[in-house]
This record gives sequence, structure tokens and C-alpha cells, in this order.
Amino acid sequence: MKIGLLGCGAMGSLYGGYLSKVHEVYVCDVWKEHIEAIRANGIRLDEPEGETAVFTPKYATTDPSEIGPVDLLIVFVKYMLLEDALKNAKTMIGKDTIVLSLQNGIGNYDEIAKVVPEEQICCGTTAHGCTFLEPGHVRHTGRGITNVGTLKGPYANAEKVADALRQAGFEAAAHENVMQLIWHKLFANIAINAITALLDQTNATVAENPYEHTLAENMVREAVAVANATGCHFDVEAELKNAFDVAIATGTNRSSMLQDVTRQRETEIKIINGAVVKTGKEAGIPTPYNEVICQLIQAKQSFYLKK
Ligand SMILES: NC(=O)C1=CN([C@@H]2O[C@H](COP(=O)(O)OP(=O)(O)OC[C@H]3O[C@@H](n4cnc5c(N)ncnc54)[C@H](OP(=O)(O)O)[C@@H]3O)[C@@H](O)[C@H]2O)C=CC1
Ligand SMILES: CC(C)(CO)C(=O)C(=O)O
Repeated sequence: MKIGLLGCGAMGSLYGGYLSKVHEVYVCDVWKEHIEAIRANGIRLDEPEGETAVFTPKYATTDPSEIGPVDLLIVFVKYMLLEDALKNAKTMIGKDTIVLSLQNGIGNYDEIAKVVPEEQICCGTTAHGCTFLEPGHVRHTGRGITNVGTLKGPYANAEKVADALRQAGFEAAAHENVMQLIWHKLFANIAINAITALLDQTNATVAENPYEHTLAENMVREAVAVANATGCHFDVEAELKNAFDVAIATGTNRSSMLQDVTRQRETEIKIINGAVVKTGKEAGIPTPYNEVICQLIQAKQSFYLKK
């Protein structure tokens, strides 16, 4: 399969690397130094078990027009850059190209749909974790399943994508009700990301510190109520247990939002806690805890983004 990776940072390097074992992989990123390092030495991936794997994609570039249409385009660009990134990579998207989003949060699909017909979009979740180390070099921090589904497109597309991922050694499954899985993953990000970013603490503290725990619980309770108002069927106690289990399992991690504020980058708050606030407003469900934490993160990032 001809596969493109749009955004080849931490996660794009992991997926691009593994997929290049069996597929024809083209990686595209705006960061010139990183692309040059991949061209020179391949993608170096420090595996959770300790060894370093090296993968060689077919082609690495900063210019999507060099690639042409692919069968599958996986987007690992952050949400706020997604629409522009896809417009810039239009030449990679043919009428049969499947575009896959595995990004965190709720909102990526709508950004993709501004540029790509919905019939061609697949979305899902990944339980892998990755951290960028230096150009051409990333750390794989944890393994897990990749779930794929469609909202409007043919379900066969999700099966095709899951199959291509499995061929490359990923644990992957297609699902009829992918929104349920996206919400499920979101609840853990709701509990962990913004709190750790505000307090500059690792993930475990959300489960262990009583004040953080109470705040996380209140935010997850709101999020579950909102998800259920959209037609999902979540048991709030089970989701709370899962969210705190994730906090413990990834205990020493600095969450992606904490990494963003540390590097003075715009965070994904709008599609994490912000998605709960937005959907809550549409469904008439109050979400005061999520609203306050959104304002605090927006305030924090406004100081360094100067906007
Ligand atoms: N890291 C993780 O463990 C996980 C991340 N995710 C999700 O995956 C997504 C990506 O995360 P992650 O890999 O950590 O992020 P990174 O910031 O490491 O990677 C994103 C890459 O996209 C590049 N980029 C920006 N604009 C464009 C463009 N127009 N065309 C091509 N590339 C572009 C960025 O360059 P630049 O930095 O110069 O902007 C960067 O190299 C996020 O939405 C996140 O929620 C999901 C699960 C786990
Ligand atoms: C699960 C968790 C919280 C792991 O750090 C994550 O997905 C993130 O940091 O965005």
C-alpha cells in the first residue's frame, strides 16, 4: 500500500517507521532538520523494551507536492494546524485516498472534513505513546491497540486500514461505533492533561493527590454526562476507574499538554476539555469544571503565545 504520513513528529515517526517495514511509506513534515535526519539515517525509535530500531521510509520530504496521491494518508499534525496542512497537501489526496485521524480529542474530524469528502475519512484512537527526542529520533513510551472506524464512509475502509496496520505489526481493529471509543479515550485525557499542565506534575499525581483527584473526577463526570447525551452509553464509575488506571499506568509521563506548555506551544485544550464544553452547550448539559479549566489553560498559553 502507498501510505503518506502528514506530520512526522513523535507519533508520525512511530507509525511511519513501523509501516515502512511492509508498505511504501512517504513522510512529510514542515521541520527541515528532522526530515534531513530521516533522509540521512532513517527514523530511529527507542522501543519501550530498551533497544533502538531504525526504519527507512521510501521518501521523506517537506514538500507534499513531491509525493502525489497515496492510498492512505495518516494525519499526525496537531488539530490547530490540520486544515492548513491538508490544504497544503492536497496533491497527496486523490479521489480514492483514505484519510485517517488517530489524534486525541474531538474536533479533528470536522477539520479534515473541511478539506476531504467525509466518505474518505476514517477516524479512531491509538493507545501508543511517543515522545520526540531530537531530529530523526523518537522514544516509543508505550504500546497499545489502534482502533479505526468511519462516521460516513464505508466500513470496508476501516477494515482495510486496520488490515494494513496489522500487516506492519500493530495491534489494530475496525469498529462499528468508533465515537464510543474516541470518547472513552478522551475521558482519560480530560482527567489528566490540563491538570498536569497547570500544576507541572506527572500523570500519577492525578490519581494520588486528593485535590487533583477530586477535580479530575468532577471533570470526567461532566464529560460522561455530555457523551451520554449524544447517544453514547457509558457507565461513569467504569470510566472514572479507567481514567485513574491510565494515570497510574502512565504515572511517570509528562502529559502531552504539559509538554506543550513547557515548550510554549499552543495546547489541544479546545478539542479535549473544550470539546466537552462545546458539546455540553449543544446538549444543554452544564460543564462548569471543564469550563474553568479551559479558561485557565487558555490564560496560561496566552502569556507565551501573546494572543
Ligand atoms: N505523542 C503521543 O504520545 C500521542 C499523541 N497523539 C496525538 O497525535 C497528534 C500528534 O502528536 P505528536 O506526534 O506528539 O506531535 P508532534 O508535535 O511531535 O508532531 C506533529 C508534527 O507535525 C508537524 N507539522 C506542523 N504543521 C505541518 C504541516 N503543515 N505539514 C506537515 N507537518 C506539519 C509539526 O512540526 P512543528 O513542530 O514545526 O509544528 C510536528 O513535527 C496530536 O494530535 C496528539 O494528540 C495521540 C496519542 C499519543
Ligand atoms: C494518556 C496520556 C495522558 C498519557 O500521557 C495522553 O494521552 C497524553 O499525554 O496526551
